[in-house]
Amino acid sequence: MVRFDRVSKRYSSPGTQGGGKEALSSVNFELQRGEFAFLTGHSGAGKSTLLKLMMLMERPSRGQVIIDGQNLARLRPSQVPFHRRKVGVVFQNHQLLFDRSVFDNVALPLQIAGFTPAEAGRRVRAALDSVGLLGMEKRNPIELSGGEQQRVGIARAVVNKPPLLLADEPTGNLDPELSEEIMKLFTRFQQVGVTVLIATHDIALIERMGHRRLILDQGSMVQGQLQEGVYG
Ligand SMILES: Nc1ncnc2c1ncn2[C@@H]1O[C@H](COP(=O)(O)OP(=O)(O)OP(=O)(O)O)[C@@H](O)[C@H]1O
Repeated sequence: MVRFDRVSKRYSSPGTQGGGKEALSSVNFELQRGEFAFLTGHSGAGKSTLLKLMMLMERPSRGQVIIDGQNLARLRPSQVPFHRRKVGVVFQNHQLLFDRSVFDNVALPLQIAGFTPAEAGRRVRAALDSVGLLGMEKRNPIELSGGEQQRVGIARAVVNKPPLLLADEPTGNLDPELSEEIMKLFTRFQQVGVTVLIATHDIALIERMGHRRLILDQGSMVQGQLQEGVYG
């Protein structure tokens, strides 16, 4: 489902010829369809950069990112929105709009994709149901607890039924009990075939969950890396 083939990323910073140091250095890994993996590493190791390359929020300096058989470097601009619909994204601060209802927050990606109101309504209710928030459509996210807000963020990420779900520190602001609940939700999506990749610092949680672990250290993948030459 996901393949990184010798991917490096160097951000261009003003004043430094050729840019600063590499945020990612020759990263090679694969995630099979339906796999669940954690991505860890120290602050600044390159976790967010790796996720951003999959969402096309950044482009690699070298190497190739292939998602669902598609080399992202070869996507035409008109195909980019279609790619983004395949990748659900959950952020730590969930980025909800507090001047809109729960329904409107979850419906946002569907409006962008041009669904009819009836189909959008059906999908929003299904997404809210999948995170245990059916019946909360009319509430404002500000009235909800931190855990519930994060569930709204997850409902929004899955409303397009993406085959790939990425999360960047999704439990960063939650206590251990709520974190575990959120992780169980991710597991349920995996059980229906979604590929899940979660960047987190929460080592205790990772150890309890026991999924595959990819580890970045200063931009290099020190666990989970496929060896050079595997791709021929
Ligand atoms: N837009 C940017 N411009 C320049 N440098 C950047 C940019 N984004 C990230 N970096 C640098 O790239 C490196 C990797 O950053 P990244 O945010 O991917 O790490 P991270 O592992 O997600 O860290 P954290 O756990 O703190 O979120 C860091 O050295 C960071 O300073």
